[in-house]
Amino acid sequence: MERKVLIVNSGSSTLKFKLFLMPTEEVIAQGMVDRLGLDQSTFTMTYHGHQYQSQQNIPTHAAAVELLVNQLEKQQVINTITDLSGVGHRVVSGGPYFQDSTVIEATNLQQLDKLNEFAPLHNPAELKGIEAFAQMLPDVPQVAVFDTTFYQNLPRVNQVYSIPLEYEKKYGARHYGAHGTSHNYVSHEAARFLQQDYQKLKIISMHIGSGVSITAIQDGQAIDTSMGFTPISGVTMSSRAGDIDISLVAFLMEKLHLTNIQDMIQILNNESGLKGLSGISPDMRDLIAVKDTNPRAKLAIDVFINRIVKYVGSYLAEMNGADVFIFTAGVGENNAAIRKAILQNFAYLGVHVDDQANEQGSGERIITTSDSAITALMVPTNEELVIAREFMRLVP
Ligand SMILES: Nc1ncnc2c1ncn2[C@@H]1O[C@H](COP(=O)(O)OP(=O)(O)O)[C@@H](O)[C@H]1O
Ligand SMILES: CC(=O)OP(=O)(O)O
Ligand SMILES: [Mg+2]
Repeated sequence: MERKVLIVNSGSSTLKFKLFLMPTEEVIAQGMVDRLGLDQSTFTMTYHGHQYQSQQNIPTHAAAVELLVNQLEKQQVINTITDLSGVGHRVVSGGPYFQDSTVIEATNLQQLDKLNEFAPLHNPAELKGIEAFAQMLPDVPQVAVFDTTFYQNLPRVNQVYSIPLEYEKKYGARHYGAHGTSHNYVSHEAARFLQQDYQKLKIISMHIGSGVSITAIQDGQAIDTSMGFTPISGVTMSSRAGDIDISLVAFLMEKLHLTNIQDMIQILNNESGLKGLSGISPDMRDLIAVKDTNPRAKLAIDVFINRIVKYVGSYLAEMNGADVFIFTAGVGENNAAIRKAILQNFAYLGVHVDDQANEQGSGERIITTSDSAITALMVPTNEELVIAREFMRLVP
């Protein structure tokens, strides 16, 4: 029986969606709300060869979900919301409670509700989306697919922080990672594209969007990743600080007269990264537009690239080399100059960019020369497809 399954992927600056006809995996409609929470948010949807676009302020993920449902009905992609046979949700953190994707029921909704601290920019919005659909479609199955699932089997040394070990068992204080659904998809896709055995490849996957994370994959397993207990850690992101000296937290709280630690975390999550460094915008496109005349925009981009290079370097050390580099997500898929700036740092290892393929090619492709010591690819991510497949596995 054919089923219409809607997949909702809430990112920190976007809400992406795909409406699939399953099991054929035909995409009936797809689109996104871009610049969510910024001025001039856009809603774009392509369906049956048409494109619909509108521009308005879309301040929250809840407003984005409402707009999505309204437009699916209004543009007659579906007759009514009850045409849907299921909804699949991306949820960033499963924390200590969810090791694998799950059908959402009242009991696990309660557990999901306890995970906001594990991904403060994502889980609360994703939960709102789940609740909105549960209200609209109380009898339709909903599934949650967690970014953290891909990291369940990190080597023990990379699961723990160097803090009293008992905090892990007592409080779930450990390394969870994020973007796992994306890294899982693009790494398998790269192995398929290269006709290589996934189990035998050493892969460094760079998901460079609003959130940015680097993942090392060896023997068919994620072995390390730059996001940590929450998606705040690792490299510089749109509005997240990435790794910092934690003594700065106490120091700055005193200087800023903050008494509530959540206010400091808010600064590190929402006011830092590209936004904080540039003083202009968290959106990479806005910075690229002014980088030649604005030194702060240039500094922000230079730091952004530098932190990615450092993580890639550490994973090269950890795996004793790599066979494949992957670029994906908003910046990784769309910006050849940033890909090149990253890759040039590995020229000493024999990595050579193929400028023509990098700059002019389209879609999934190799962007290094045939004699490059490491093969770099651009692979468009497709978290929604993974989630749709997980829906079918859990609700056959
Ligand atoms: N052509 C482009 N050049 C540079 N950056 C881009 C381009 N297109 C999109 N981006 C950036 O990608 C980021 C959004 O990434 P994306 O993966 O779509 O979002 P999210 O992290 O919300 O899932 C934004 O910072 C945006 O500026
Ligand atoms: C975890 C994360 O940062 O996700 P996104 O890049 O989609 O905001
Ligand atoms: Mg994303």
